Order: sequence, then C-alpha cells, then structure tokens
Amino acid sequence: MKIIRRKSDLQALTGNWRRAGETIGVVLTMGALHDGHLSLVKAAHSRADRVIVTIFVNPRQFNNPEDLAKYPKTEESDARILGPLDVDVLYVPEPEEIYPTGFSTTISVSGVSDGLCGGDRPGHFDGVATVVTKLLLQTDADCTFFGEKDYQQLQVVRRVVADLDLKTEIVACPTVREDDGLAMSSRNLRLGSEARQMAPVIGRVLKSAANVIRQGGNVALALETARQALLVAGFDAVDYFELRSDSDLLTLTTADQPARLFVAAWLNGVRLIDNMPVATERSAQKVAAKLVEPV
Ligand SMILES: Nc1ncnc2c1ncn2[C@@H]1O[C@H](COP(=O)(O)OP(=O)(O)OP(=O)(O)O)[C@@H](O)[C@H]1O
Ligand SMILES: CC(C)(CO)[C@@H](O)C(=O)[O-]
Ligand code: BAL
Repeated sequence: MKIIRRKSDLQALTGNWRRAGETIGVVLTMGALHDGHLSLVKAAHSRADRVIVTIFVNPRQFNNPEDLAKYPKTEESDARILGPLDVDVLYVPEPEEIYPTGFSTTISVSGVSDGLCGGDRPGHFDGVATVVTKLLLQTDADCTFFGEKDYQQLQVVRRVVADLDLKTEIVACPTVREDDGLAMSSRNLRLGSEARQMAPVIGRVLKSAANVIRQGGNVALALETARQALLVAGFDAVDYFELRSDSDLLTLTTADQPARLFVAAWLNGVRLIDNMPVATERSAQKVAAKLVEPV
C-alpha cells in the first residue's frame, strides 16, 4: 500500500490505472479506523479493480472546535490495519491539497441537510459536501462507499452527486455494530469504560420505538418515550429522536411509507448517532402497489 500526500502523485498513479482500463473504488474516512470502515473497504474490493482509502480530518465540517481538537488521529495504526486488506493507496492529503490559499467555494445542499445533524451542527453538511466533492474528483472515483450509520450524510452525498453530474456511483453499506449492538464509530474511543457500557442502550431504545411504530402505535408518544428512556438511562441530552421518510428525510407522523428512526444523544461528552428503518405492513403495501402501477 502506497501512502500518498500530494494530489499530483495520486493523479499520476490513477492516470496509469485509467490507461490500463482499471476501475477505481474510494472509501472516504477521517481515520481512527474500525470494522465499520473495513466493511466499506471490502465492498470496494468487490466492485473495483483498484481501491483508495482517504484519511482527512476535515476542519470545515466541525462546528465545534473542541470536537475537532479531540478527534482521534491515529495514522500509523490506521496504515497497519489496512496493511492486510490489499488497499492500493492510502491518500492522506496535506491540508493545502484540499484547501489551497484563496479557496472560496462551498457546496451547500438544501432539503436533506435540514434538521437532524444539519440542525444541530450548523455548517456541518456544507463542509462534508465540499470535501467529498473534492476528494471524489481528486481520486477520480468510479464508485464510493458510505456507511448507513451516517444516513443523513449518505443522502446529502447522493444529492451532490446527482445535482453536480459527478460520475461516481454511491454505494450504501449497512451499519456495522459491536456485539452489544452499539454502532461502531471513531468517537466511541472517547466514551470511557462506564459510558461505553451504557452506550448500547441507544440501539435498544431505537429497536423498541421501531417496534411500537411498526405495530401501529402513536408515533409522537413513541418518540417522547424513547427520549425519556435515554435520559433515564443516564444520557446527558438528546439532540433529536425523530421519524423521517427514508429517501428525502421529510418528518413523518405516521410510518405508512418507508421510514427511518434517527437519534443523536450525548453521553459523557460524546455525541452518538444511530438510525433504524421502520417497515410497516402499510408501507410495504404502498411500495408494492407502486411497483404494479402502469408506467
Ligand atoms: N459502524 C459503521 N458501519 C458502517 N459504516 C460506518 C460505520 N461507522 C462509520 N462508517 C462509515 O465510514 C465512513 C467514514 O466515517 P468516519 O471516518 O467519520 O467514521 P466514524 O466512525 O463515523 O467517525 P465519527 O466518530 O466521526 O462518526 C463514512 O461513510 C461512515 O458512514
Ligand atoms: C465523508 C467524510 C470522510 C468527509 O469528511 C466524513 O464525513 C466521514 O468520515 O463520514
Ligand atoms: N462520521 C461523520 C463525520 C462527522 O461526524 O463529522
């Protein structure tokens, strides 16, 4: 695996691959790699001849300077973890390769960026959309792999790629969880042992709320009960616990179309996020009815 820090070096290599007719799969990360990231790398291998992993802790997507300062930076161990995975390039761009002097462009997505993490982290998705666009262009990606753990981010990136006619295919990959159900996340490293034990409650509460809604229970009551359950379990605050439609992320009060529960909650100074689909019989019937509609 080559470690490359300069755009020109990367592009010399991708140019050779292109001339040989090879396809390029790209996994974008901020480092502190775990099995969630590695599942994206495996998916990339199944779709592309060449695989690039990027590590760039993008300052423009951190609305909170303390969060940026505390973000784990573990390049050496990340490179070791990727060693056996047959990755062609680890691209760790110098900051000026992404934001050269005078950089003045922002890509801003409306609609799917509204609310949820977009509401609580002002500017976050502008930063994500801008850096993802740059990294996809710099790596010349044919396909790129995003985890459903960051479901709103996935929808934002889908929008950018569609709206800007980028040629990259976006592939969604399922959330990888620890044995106790906690969604893997680089920020889990900061929880500390007591909070780490408490953290899986978030997945259990999501599951219970999804069950209540699936069985036709009152959505507003299920969401409020879920919020309270997290606070009673010892979470410090709940940023949101919401039901949204699966693709455009509009707020829902019933689950009669494909829907998803979204949560963000604070535990021991760490903001955890998770989400879960809520399929009901009615939503399935609606989708089935659409499939047989005449075109
Ligand atoms: N548990 C997971 N399962 C599947 N994909 C994941 C998981 N965690 C992260 N990813 C994906 O890995 C990519 C890079 O994410 P990132 O480097 O921010 O890791 P992270 O663990 O999400 O870190 P953070 O603590 O910042 O949320 C994103 O597409 C993200 O959705
Ligand atoms: C997509 C991404 C690498 C952009 O910085 C980041 O938001 C992440 O790690 O999910
Ligand atoms: N994992 C998404 C990137 C972020 O939280 O900033």
